[in-house]
Amino acid sequence: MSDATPNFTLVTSCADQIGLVAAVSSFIAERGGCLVESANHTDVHQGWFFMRNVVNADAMSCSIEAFREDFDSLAQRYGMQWYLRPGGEKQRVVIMASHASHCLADILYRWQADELQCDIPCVISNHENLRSMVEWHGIPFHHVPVDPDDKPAAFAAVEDILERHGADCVVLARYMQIIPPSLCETYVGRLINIHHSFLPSFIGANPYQKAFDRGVKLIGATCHYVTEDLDQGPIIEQDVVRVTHSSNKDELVRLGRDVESSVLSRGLRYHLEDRVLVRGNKTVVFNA
Ligand SMILES: Nc1nc2c(c(=O)[nH]1)N[C@@H](CN(C=O)c1ccc(C(=O)N[C@@H](CCC(=O)O)C(=O)O)cc1)CN2
Repeated sequence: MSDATPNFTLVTSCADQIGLVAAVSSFIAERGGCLVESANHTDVHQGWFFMRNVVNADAMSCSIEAFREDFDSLAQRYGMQWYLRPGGEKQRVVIMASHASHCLADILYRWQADELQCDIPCVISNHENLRSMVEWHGIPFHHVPVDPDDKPAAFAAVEDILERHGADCVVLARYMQIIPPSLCETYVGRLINIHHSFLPSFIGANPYQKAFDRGVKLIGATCHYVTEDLDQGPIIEQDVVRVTHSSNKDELVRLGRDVESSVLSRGLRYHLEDRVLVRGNKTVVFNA
């Protein structure tokens, strides 16, 4: 392997059984791979095993292609679901937003600072107000208005843009439209939303009004994969911030912006770094 070969990530999961860690780690060692990161978890209730390895391939005796081919045999022997992501491979992330700018701005800032290792081929919005911020970053901006009386037309246009830009992942950065089932299906496990509440509290629209009316002492945000069932998808990341009786609804909205932005950007980074493994409606997140 060439010295410049960046690390690769190997993610595996399967029904739990004795010897899985030994089997995967010795497979890597026998080919000269060096474990840079290694994490595993067994969900004893579901009897399911999860493992994530970051491997330095500099001293490997075989090519990545040969490694893949051989690992597939091992994976079949253990009934493993797996994928290998070569280092330096940047996912193409399309961001969708509506009127609010804070989550989009935070992602663009962290992307420009190389904190988010991805390409952003374009941004899609159903409003025009974010165009200048997006184009200042040198990113194409697509305005796709949503006519309440003809939503299928809007989402057909969205689907076409996503396809033409080869989107690997789609992020809803406070995109305030319900995504149709077909799009949820096409991008299952790679369509990420930030919901502005600490789910499962206050699902749906206007969570801050609901929180204010309830008199909560904490508000929060939840980054989750999008499914057809509104705000019910597997949770990737969450956080909260304290509020008091003196905070009116607008104060909750203001306090919420920072936690929404940080939770979405952290959740996206975990996804891009292949730290999130999904099983049913739950996730295992091997944090940095
Ligand atoms: N299929 C899914 N779509 C979306 C999800 C999801 O989990 N599954 N998450 C939302 C989340 N969301 C805010 O976080 C949200 C919830 C409800 C609505 C909504 O009722 N929108 C109206 C239109 C409102 C408007 O025009 O301003 C609607 O779509 O009829 C929006 C966002 C994002 N989508």
